Amino acid sequence: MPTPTNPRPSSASPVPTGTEKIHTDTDVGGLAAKALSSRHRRTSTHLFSLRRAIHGASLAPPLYEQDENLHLADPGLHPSSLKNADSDGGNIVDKMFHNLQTPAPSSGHRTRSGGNACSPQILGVSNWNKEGNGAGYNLTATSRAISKLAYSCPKPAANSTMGLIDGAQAGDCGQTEMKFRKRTYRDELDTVREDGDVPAGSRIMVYVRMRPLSKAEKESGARSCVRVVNKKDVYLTEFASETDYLRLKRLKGRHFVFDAAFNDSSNQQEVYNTSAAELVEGVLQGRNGSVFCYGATGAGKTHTMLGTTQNPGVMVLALKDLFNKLRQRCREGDYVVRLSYLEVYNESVRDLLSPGRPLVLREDSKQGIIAAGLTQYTAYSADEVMSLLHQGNQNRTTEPTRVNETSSRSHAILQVVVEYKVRNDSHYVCRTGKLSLIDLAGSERALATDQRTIRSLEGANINRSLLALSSCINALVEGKRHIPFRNSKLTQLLKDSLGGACQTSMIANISPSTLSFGETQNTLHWADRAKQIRTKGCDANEEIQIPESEKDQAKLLLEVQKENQQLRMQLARMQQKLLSVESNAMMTARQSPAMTPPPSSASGFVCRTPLSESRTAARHEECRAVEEALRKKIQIMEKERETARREVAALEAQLSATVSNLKREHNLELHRKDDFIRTLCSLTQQKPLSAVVAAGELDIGELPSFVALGTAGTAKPTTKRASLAGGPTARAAAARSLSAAMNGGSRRMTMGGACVPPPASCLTQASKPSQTGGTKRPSGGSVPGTPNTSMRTTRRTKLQQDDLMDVENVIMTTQKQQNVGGRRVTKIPAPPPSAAPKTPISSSKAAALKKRTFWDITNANSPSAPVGRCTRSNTTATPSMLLQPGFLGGGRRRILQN
Ligand SMILES: Nc1ncnc2c1ncn2[C@@H]1O[C@H](COP(=O)(O)OP(=O)(O)OP(=O)(O)O)[C@@H](O)[C@H]1O
Repeated sequence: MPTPTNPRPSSASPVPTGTEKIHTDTDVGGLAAKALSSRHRRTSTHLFSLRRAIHGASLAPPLYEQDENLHLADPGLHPSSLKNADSDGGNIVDKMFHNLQTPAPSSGHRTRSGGNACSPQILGVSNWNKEGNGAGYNLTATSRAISKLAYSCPKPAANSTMGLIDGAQAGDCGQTEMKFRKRTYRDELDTVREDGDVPAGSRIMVYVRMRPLSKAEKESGARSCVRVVNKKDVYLTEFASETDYLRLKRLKGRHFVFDAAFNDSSNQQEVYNTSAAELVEGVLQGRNGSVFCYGATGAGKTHTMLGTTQNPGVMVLALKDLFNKLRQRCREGDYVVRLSYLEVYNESVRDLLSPGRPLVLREDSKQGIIAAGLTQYTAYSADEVMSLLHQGNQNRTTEPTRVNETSSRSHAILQVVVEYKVRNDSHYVCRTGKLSLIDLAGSERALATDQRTIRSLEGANINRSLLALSSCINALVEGKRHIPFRNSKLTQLLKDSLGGACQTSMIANISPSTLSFGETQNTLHWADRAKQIRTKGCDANEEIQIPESEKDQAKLLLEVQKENQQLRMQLARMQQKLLSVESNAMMTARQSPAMTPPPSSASGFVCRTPLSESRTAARHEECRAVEEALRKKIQIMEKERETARREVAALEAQLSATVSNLKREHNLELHRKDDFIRTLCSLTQQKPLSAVVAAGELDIGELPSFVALGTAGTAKPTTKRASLAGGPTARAAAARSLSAAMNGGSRRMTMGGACVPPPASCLTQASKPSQTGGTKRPSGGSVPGTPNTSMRTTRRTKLQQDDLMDVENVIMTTQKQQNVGGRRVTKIPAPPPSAAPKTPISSSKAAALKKRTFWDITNANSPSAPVGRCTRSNTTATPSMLLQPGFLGGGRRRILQN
């Protein structure tokens, strides 16, 4: 059987044991000594206050004394609990309780004048003192302090549940009011009244649920010390009996009034209907709601929130109710419920639906505090939600402790976000509401669980977070500007529920067992304090944005204006872009009227915004236009290429025709020249050239063309005149040509097949050149009869004579060559035997010929004859070919040298 935390006297004893012990001198001294040596300063402070209250209460201000006397009644400061505090420092529950009772410095000398100050312990002290069961200085001092307290107690504030007043107000009390005050105080000692002035909608609704005595408690002889009357009133007494109203009346001061109180026979549905059903309705109106359970370990929190399969708790009932209402009000598919479930274990946040790494809490301007990375599951039916809830509970940390077999070692928070669409008049409204269902871990004394184990560490963390919660509640009650929500993960997560725009219900779970008297009392005080917390007015979520100050409002306004301006600019840009795209598209459409519309999706329905659709269409049109233009360009280029190809082919054909014509003409010319040369050769074989010319058998007028043919490669003049008057080079060329021609020619020199009579001018060219050649072909544009005419005529005659001589020389050389033979001699048909003997050439003439020929050859600009050409000339050579520049090459030179 567990050792009772707070050893109480038997029910027969009217005097509380704790109080009795406190007033033993030895006990007080021992406590003080222990406290002074304690590590925990708060406990020391309490004890110091306690000692001062006992030893020198008169020195302290009355109101302060009154407050300190409250600690006398604090079971948390019971010697046994103080011992606990000394041993492990985990007596945070007491600190928390102290926290709730100690007024904040900012509020001045505010103190509690309510029921706690008139606890049975104190009453017991008074009675005990009156009865003379104890004596001594300390006791007298305490008694004096209490009576002083009774007389100085101010009138409670009208709207304060706990009767908080201002110290200054107390100081103003006159003697005339003393009696009234005393009476009032005594009234307050009787009952901690509920102030009905506080509007229920703007404050936290506080409910108390008492569980039945467990089997173990009954077996251990524990009895019920809590009475719930009228479903609102809670009496805390160690020896309460349902019928003992007289005692209940006597034990006033342990009376609390809440929004509702459930006795041990109340069922889950009843609790849900009273505490949470209204919140579920609020969520469906688009508001936020929170329900959380608070209480000592094993007090029945998890039973209330979760329950069992047969007896489901608030969470399950709320979710079922939520889905029922949604189904009644919305069509299928018009709502969605998102669910997240997390726990705060040892100050780390964990996802219960997807266990993994601890989550980090972040503050979002719109959503408030959120756990980053928390999984949100979407559920469409209550069954789905139930399975998720079950899954989450499987992951929740629960461990058996001495007090509770299935003790929750963490704070669990189930958040349900409901989004749904409802028809409002003529249009639909989308509403979003959030319901938070919180099962806190139980506050516990260190001895109640295991010491120095993981459980104690968990307990310390649980208590620390609950202490932070009580600090927040204190700050909220006192209307402080700064609420220390950041002190723990739990308070951060409960920020919305406690201080936000939220409807909140708190269910304080208590155990009726006398063994848990202290915890029950603490819980009741805590709950009583929490009744004063006012939340912000909870409107629908769309209208929730309430800036805290004017400065914030101005800032918000500026931000909104800035954002608005940016959006306008963005809109203008988009419109401009759209216009340009549309104009481009129109231009493209004009250019290519056969343009096909942009392709749509397979279903024929393209889910796009009008802007993006038109932009895409315009781009498509642009691409199409560019493609079309490119295609046209390519076609044009291909056509041009074809035309050019044809032109080239035509030109080629034309050129080849011209070349073939030229070749033909050239051949004809060659034949003609060959004939001429042969004729010349045959004539000169019979008689000298001069004689031939004189006889008119040879038309010397053919010579120029003949020479031109032979000297074409050196670009010599082609006319006869140019040939004759062209200077030594032209003449030498003519001579060479003639020589070559003579080598191959055997026919009579005729033109056109007929024998051409030699012109008289040719004969007279030597004797009278000025009369023939000068008149027939005037040279150089000179005018006859001028002073230079005779000189010119003389020179021309001289030139003609030279030409004639050249021809003769060539003929002779050719003949000689034929006689000598040589490797490269072109075979010319031998002259007939009747050929006339050659005219002998004088030695001077021969020397001149040789010299001139040599001079001619060495000064000729002719390129050297190609080797291949020499070879060819052996087979296909014609006389005219011999006249080709460089044809004779070194051979001719050799001949001449010989
Ligand atoms: N109203 C009730 N009716 C019947 N049994 C109850 C009731 N409340 C609690 N119990 C029982 O009391 C025991 C402890 O309850 P529970 O686990 O809910 O306590 P707790 O406050 O959640 O404890 P802890 O903080 O350690 O988790 C359980 O066995 C539970 O069945």
